[in-house]
Amino acid sequence: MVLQSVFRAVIMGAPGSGKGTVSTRIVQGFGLKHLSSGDMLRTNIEDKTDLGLLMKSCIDQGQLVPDDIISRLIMSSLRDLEHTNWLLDGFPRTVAQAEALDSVYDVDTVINLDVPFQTIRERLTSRWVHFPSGRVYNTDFNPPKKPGFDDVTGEPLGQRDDDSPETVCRRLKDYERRTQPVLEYYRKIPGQQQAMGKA
Ligand SMILES: Nc1nc2c(ncn2[C@@H]2O[C@H](COP(=O)(O)OP(=O)(O)O)[C@@H](O)[C@H]2O)c(=O)[nH]1
Ligand SMILES: Nc1ncnc2c1ncn2[C@@H]1O[C@H](COP(=O)(O)OP(=O)(O)O)[C@@H](O)[C@H]1O
Repeated sequence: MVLQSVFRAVIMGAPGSGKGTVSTRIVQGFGLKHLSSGDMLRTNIEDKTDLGLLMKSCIDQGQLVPDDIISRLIMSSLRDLEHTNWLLDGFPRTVAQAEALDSVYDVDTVINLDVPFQTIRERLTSRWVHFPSGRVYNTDFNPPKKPGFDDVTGEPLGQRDDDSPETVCRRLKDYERRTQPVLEYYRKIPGQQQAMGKA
């Protein structure tokens, strides 16, 4: 019997650095399952689940949701993917979340997208999203074929409540304070593969 090992990766970067865009390309090329914590939370909001209703104002204001809540959500999704190669996008975002992940899974590779904050601010004002699918567009970088409408379904696109300039500012501060230490955490793990990209 041949035992095949499972490949597990994490993609990190500030809000708007391109995690979702790059993940979509990676998973198509390498056959990984893409799990986005932000998409999962937004689906809960859309479906008006207890979790979604509880977390909506926190997310709209650009605050991180509590570690135990997001860790439980992600861990329960990963439990169904025991034999699947996966790429986690948006989790972990704090050292406590990284420790929770680490206590159950060995992460093979951490990809970090390093994008200047001024570039991010510009990108987020022109980000448009197809909410049901999570497909992301940009009026400059990858515009939809028909302005304002999703390429696949033809449905209207929208902008995220948390992409307003004030909220982006808060999210970037939180990123520096709470998420950048996660990069340091991974750098200290022996044997950890890291890919750092300036985008
Ligand atoms: N100019 C430019 N825009 C990009 C690039 N990658 C992503 N974007 C756009 O930047 C915005 C944020 O990207 P997204 O993948 O949603 O970032 P995330 O918040 O890190 O998941 C979207 O509007 C993307 O279309 C890039 O390499 N160059
Ligand atoms: N791992 C996480 N820990 C805490 N909050 C999270 C996490 N992932 C997503 N969120 C919440 O969902 C929001 C949107 O996340 P996401 O779609 O990943 O944003 P972005 O891609 O712009 O960084 C975050 O601002 C935060 O409120």
